Amino acid sequence: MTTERSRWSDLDRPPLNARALREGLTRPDSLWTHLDVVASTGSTNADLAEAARAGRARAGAVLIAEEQTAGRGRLGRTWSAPPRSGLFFSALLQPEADGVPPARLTWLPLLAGVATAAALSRAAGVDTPLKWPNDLLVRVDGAERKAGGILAERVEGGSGVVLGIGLNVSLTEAELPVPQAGSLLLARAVTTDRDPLLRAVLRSLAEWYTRWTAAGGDAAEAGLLEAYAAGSATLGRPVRAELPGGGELLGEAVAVDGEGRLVVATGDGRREPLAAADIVHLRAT
Ligand SMILES: O=C(O)CCCC[C@@H]1SC[C@@H]2NC(=O)N[C@@H]21
Repeated sequence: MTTERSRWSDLDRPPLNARALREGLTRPDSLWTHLDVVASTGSTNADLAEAARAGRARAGAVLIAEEQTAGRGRLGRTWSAPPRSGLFFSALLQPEADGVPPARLTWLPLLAGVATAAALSRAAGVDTPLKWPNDLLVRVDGAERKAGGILAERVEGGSGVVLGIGLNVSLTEAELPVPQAGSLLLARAVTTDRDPLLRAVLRSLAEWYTRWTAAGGDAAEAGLLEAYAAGSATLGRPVRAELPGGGELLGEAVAVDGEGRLVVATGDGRREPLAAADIVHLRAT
């Protein structure tokens, strides 16, 4: 009998080159201070948060896994993908220590989306429109599918934020966790070589993070608001939001505010800001 795992292993994907990544990315003047690649773990977000709490990781640490067995997604969901088929990593950041007020921290996952999309456009030649708040989409045969997700979690005890990014790189149609998922391969990326892709994403993330913190977390001043709007798959579209207390809201997504909330204009003239806990579905235009 062919198990899922043996079917996955048959693809024989190459490992990341941890040494070259470390040499290329971690320098004294770089945001990234430390980089580790592990073969397999439960969740890089969980591991890095634990290391931060225990004082074993400091700001700028990056943890990458070739495989996650208990990858975490937003709203208690899971993130799963075959070993070496994508980029699964977490970075420890301290935006508050870097001058960002707590109310603006909600921009961090949006920033990660903008940075990742810019890197993928350059390095993979693929457009990844951003579905608010944390999804990177790709177009496969004209349909929008999720190829990436972002999960920012505060570390208990004030040791910062763990920013986790999961990106489906070389998954084939048969390997997708759900039919609505996609991958860079399926979106006809010019490369699925994960080393240059990871380098590009981490460099772009460092650039955007530095710009944002230098502006005190002001997304408009950092140019982030404009970049987000330009890359958004949500703004200007009809949406249906599932509200945390039950019920739903129908309207058009018209803006993202200074706290990273999606502003929805309803048919009766209200403008409702939605927090990241609300689930938003894009509706057909
Ligand atoms: O789409 C989502 O809901 C967010 C998915 C985030 C997945 C990444 S993979 C690396 C990091 N470690 C985790 O356990 N989750 C994030």
